[in-house]
Amino acid sequence: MSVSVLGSGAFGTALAISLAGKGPVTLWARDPEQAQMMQNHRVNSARLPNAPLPKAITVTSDADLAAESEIILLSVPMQKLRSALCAHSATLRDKTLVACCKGIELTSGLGPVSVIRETVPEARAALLTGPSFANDIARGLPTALTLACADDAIGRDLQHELSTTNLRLYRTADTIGAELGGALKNVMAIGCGACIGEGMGESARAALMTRGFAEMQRFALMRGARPETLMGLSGMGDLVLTCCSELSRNYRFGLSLGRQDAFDTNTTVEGVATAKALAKIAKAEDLDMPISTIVSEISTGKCSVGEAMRWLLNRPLKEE
Ligand SMILES: NC(=O)C1=CN([C@@H]2O[C@H](COP(=O)(O)OP(=O)(O)OC[C@H]3O[C@@H](n4cnc5c(N)ncnc54)[C@H](O)[C@@H]3O)[C@@H](O)[C@H]2O)C=CC1
Ligand SMILES: O=C(CO)COP(=O)(O)O
Repeated sequence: MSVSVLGSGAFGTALAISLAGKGPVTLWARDPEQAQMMQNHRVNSARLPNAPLPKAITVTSDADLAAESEIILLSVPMQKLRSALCAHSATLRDKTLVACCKGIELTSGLGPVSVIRETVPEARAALLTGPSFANDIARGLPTALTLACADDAIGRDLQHELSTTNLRLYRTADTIGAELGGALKNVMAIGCGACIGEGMGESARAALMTRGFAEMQRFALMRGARPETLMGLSGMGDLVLTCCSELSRNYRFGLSLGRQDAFDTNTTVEGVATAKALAKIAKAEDLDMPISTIVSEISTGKCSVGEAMRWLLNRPLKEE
């Protein structure tokens, strides 16, 4: 089956590079000038400068050309997914759409699969998520990801079509668990970065990761996820990677908050909007989501990292 990638950021470009080992891939960039530069110079100098584009990749800004493929990977930031889909909904209607973004939409509280279902209901919706840095994938390093699709037959086809020599895909039908694991781990990574940046130490980070995971499970199970999905690549796997590596933008953003350093506002940090969405849902539904709520506060400058950590430590003692 033919594959296109809609969105030519770091992740979309890395996926295109890996998939190009199996056949032609169309990489769509919305900016015609950027598309032309990438097509001519065979590199995405803005987002993935050290990874040459194989010949099998065609970069284009022509959305109709990209929409000729049967499988379309959607690799835009979560808060841009709806507008990107709406802009091309007519051509995407009979396609298999695989969201590659991690987050919860601020306006609706929905994850990427639900946003696909709302905006292009006729399409087949799936999700690709799990622990993976774009640079690692582009370099051909081994990576295991979760392919989530409610329809088992479509999920099996996608698992085969999108697995490559360095991308090993595991399959699940639990789209809710997979999308929430990927969304919430970014929030916990901001918290862990802030904790390390503030000088609170590794033990405090382990506590935040563990209590953060409890929060991820509580929220996801409440939304109908399966517990085993949270224990897998898209939950625990991605939590570990993102909370412990300075390659993560969410973690680095947290570090900058803790150290009171400047941070480049052009960087995609999905956890900020997701923390806000979670804090809103927690308040409206009276849910106990202390880490997500406090990460929302520190990310938006409403409280300092020191105050946040003191608030977390001074909460009433409870059973694990
Ligand atoms: N970079 C990574 O290592 C990984 C990223 N992801 C996820 O992939 C998603 C995208 O992240 P990155 O590629 O890293 O971000 P990025 O910041 O490198 O690129 C985002 C791209 O989306 C494009 N874009 C924004 N709005 C658009 C719109 N309305 N229509 C079309 N294109 C639009 C931008 O021009 C840019 O090329 C995020 O949800 C992220 O969590 C997932 C796994 C790994
Ligand atoms: O999702 C990722 C790793 O799995 C990438 O993390 P960042 O978006 O924090 O860089």
